[in-house]
Amino acid sequence: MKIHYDLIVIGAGPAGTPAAMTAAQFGAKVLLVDKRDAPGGECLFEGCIPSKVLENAANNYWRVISSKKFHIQNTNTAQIHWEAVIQDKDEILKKRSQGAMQVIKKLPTLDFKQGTAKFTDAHTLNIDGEFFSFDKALIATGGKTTIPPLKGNGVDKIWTNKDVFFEKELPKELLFIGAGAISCELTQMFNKLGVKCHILERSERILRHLPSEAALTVQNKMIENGVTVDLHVDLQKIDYENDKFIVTFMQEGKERILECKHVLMATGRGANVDGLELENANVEYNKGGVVVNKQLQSSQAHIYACGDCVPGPKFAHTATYEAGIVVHNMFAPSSHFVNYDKNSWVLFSDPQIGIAGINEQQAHERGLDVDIATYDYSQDARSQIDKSTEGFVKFIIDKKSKVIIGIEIVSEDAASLLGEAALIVANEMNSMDIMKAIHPHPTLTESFGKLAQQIFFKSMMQRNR
Ligand SMILES: Cc1cc2nc3c(=O)[nH]c(=O)nc-3n(C[C@H](O)[C@H](O)[C@H](O)COP(=O)(O)OP(=O)(O)OC[C@H]3O[C@@H](n4cnc5c(N)ncnc54)[C@H](O)[C@@H]3O)c2cc1C
Ligand SMILES: NC(=O)c1ccc[n+]([C@@H]2O[C@H](COP(=O)([O-])OP(=O)(O)OC[C@H]3O[C@@H](n4cnc5c(N)ncnc54)[C@H](O)[C@@H]3O)[C@@H](O)[C@H]2O)c1
Repeated sequence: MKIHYDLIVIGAGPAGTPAAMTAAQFGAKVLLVDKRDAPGGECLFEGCIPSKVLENAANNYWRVISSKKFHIQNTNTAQIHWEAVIQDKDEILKKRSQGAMQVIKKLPTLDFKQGTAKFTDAHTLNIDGEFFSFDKALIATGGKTTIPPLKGNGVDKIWTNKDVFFEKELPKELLFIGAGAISCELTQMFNKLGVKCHILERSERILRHLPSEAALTVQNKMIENGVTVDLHVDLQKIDYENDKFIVTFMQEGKERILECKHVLMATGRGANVDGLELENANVEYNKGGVVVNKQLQSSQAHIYACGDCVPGPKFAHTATYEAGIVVHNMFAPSSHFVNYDKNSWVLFSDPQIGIAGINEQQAHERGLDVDIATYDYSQDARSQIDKSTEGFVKFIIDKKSKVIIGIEIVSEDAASLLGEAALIVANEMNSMDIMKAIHPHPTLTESFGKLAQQIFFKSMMQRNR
């Protein structure tokens, strides 16, 4: 016998969980199913949250040991109790997951079930041998690490984000393969804790998806702080012998070999649709994940997909934004379409990088006619007080309409500053709109007002010429 639901959501991450909750609040009878026994997804258990808990601990440790610049003495005796930090992380994960479960339990039409779902036809799912029918379904099964095809007996033993947050002991040395978002955040974190870090990246610089000025600021800081960065690397094989990895790669036509106790692979993430048996439901998919239209409907109009299992930006908040669109399109009369041009995100590197809207690189790639205006934090009062003067705020301005279509921030505190940037971009503001706000002194947010003034006065002078 099949149990019937209005909606079945597969995957309880930042995409699936809010979608299921909102649909239940609309009055729909919903089943939320996940392989894990608790909601949260990869973001909570192996991604955003564990990485930021550990990074926060490392940053606090680093602040203490590098506080000599504020004339604080005897800072070199500080120690970090890593096992306790890992315990803190586990408690936060548990608390957040239990909190989400409590919300689920309070919603009378929402059920949670642990199990692995696969389609048997376009209206039926098999969850660990039990059958469930649905009017609508949402595939929110997230992403997975892409491991390049490599030779060697060590490939199966390398760490990914599924391993690194569970190690109770700090490694002494760590070799990162790939210098994208995951590696750059983790390298700087481990480096601050005294772990000897080495990065192997195949491109000409780290963070190749990010604008070069921002990426190179982080790359220079990394190198300055003792991380070894090898670029233009063509990885050949990874062997494991005598408790050590032996990594062979080509660089500038020469073969090089490195030995390291631990290796972490972060060479990009793909969509996870493994084992869903989408063929049985006639749902189209390819390397990028489930094929969806701008309303996030799959090739079967009643089956939607969102989050990391579809092409597009791979962030927790973007997954939740997409979930809102899906539920709206399922239960409200009008249609909503995804648009990533106002997306924002923060890389928790040192300094942090925050991007709202379209960055300079994307603007040029799209052939947009834009003006660029930059405020340098070296001249900023708050930055000088904090002795943290590297970085900048950059506005990407549509030449014709004067609307700020993108903002890049490189700063020790880009995460906090990005909220204002996201609002400016989302509301299609121009410099006059920003000047209406009286920014408090001395704070980093003054940079928005000062940059807006700079743009405004420049345009006045050009007009008066
Ligand atoms: C190390 C790391 C750090 C990150 N840091 C950030 C950050 O700081 N900020 C940010 O915005 N993003 C960050 N991300 C990205 C973020 O984690 C993802 O974008 C986000 O988790 C995507 O959400 P999702 O709901 O699509 O998928 P997921 O969170 O992956 O959830 C998918 C769920 O589906 C379940 N599932 C899969 N298949 C099945 C099945 N057949 N049956 C039942 N259940 C199934 C899985 O168990 C999982 O719980 C980070 C990622 C990593 C790896
Ligand atoms: N703060 C955040 O929001 C945050 C943090 C971490 C991850 N994420 C999300 O997770 C996604 C995945 O992160 P990621 O770091 O795995 O991927 P990524 O796409 O950001 O970077 C992968 C890097 O690996 C390199 N690479 C690929 N194959 C290689 C090879 N064979 N040898 C050497 N280098 C190789 C690529 O050139 C690239 O620089 C990000 O795109 C982002 O969406 C977000």
